[in-house]
Amino acid sequence: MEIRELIEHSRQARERAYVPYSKFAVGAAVELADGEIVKGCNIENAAYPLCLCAERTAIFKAVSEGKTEIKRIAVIADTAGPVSPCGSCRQVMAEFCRPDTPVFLANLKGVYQETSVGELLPFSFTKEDLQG
Ligand SMILES: O=c1ccn([C@H]2C[C@H](O)[C@@H](CO)O2)c(=O)[nH]1
Ligand SMILES: [Zn+2]
Repeated sequence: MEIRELIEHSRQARERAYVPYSKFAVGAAVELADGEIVKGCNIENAAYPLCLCAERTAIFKAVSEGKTEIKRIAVIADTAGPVSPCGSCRQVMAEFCRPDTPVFLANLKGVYQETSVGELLPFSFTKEDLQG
C-alpha cells in the first residue's frame, strides 16, 4: 500500500474523532502484516483523564481482535507540522511494535514525516526489563 493511502485512512479515521473538549481531532491507521487497515480516532470524556488518543484506539482495537502483527502506523492531525504522538502512545507502540516499525506522522496540509517506534521512544521500558 502507498504511504499516501495509509495516511488517507488515518484522515478518514480522524473524521470520527469525539473531541467536544479539546476540539483537537486526531486519526490513526494501523496497517497489519496481511494488509488489513485498523483505524482509530481520539475519544474524549467529560472526565478529562479518560480521553483516549487515536493511536491507542487503533492499536487496542487491533490487539483486542487478535491482530498483533503491526506493519506500519500513520497518524494525522491539523497541526502546523507533522503531529507528534504523546508519551503514552509511544509506550503502547513500543509494546506492540518493533523498534524499526515505521510511523508516518502527518498533517492535513499534506506534510508528513517518516519515523520509527524506536526513534519515537528510545531506551524504552519493555517486558525484557521485567525479567530483572
Ligand atoms: O498524538 C496525539 C496527540 C493528542 N491526541 C489527542 C488526545 C486528546 O483527545 C487531544 C488533545 O490532547 O488529542 C491524540 O489522539 N494523539
Ligand atoms: Zn497519545
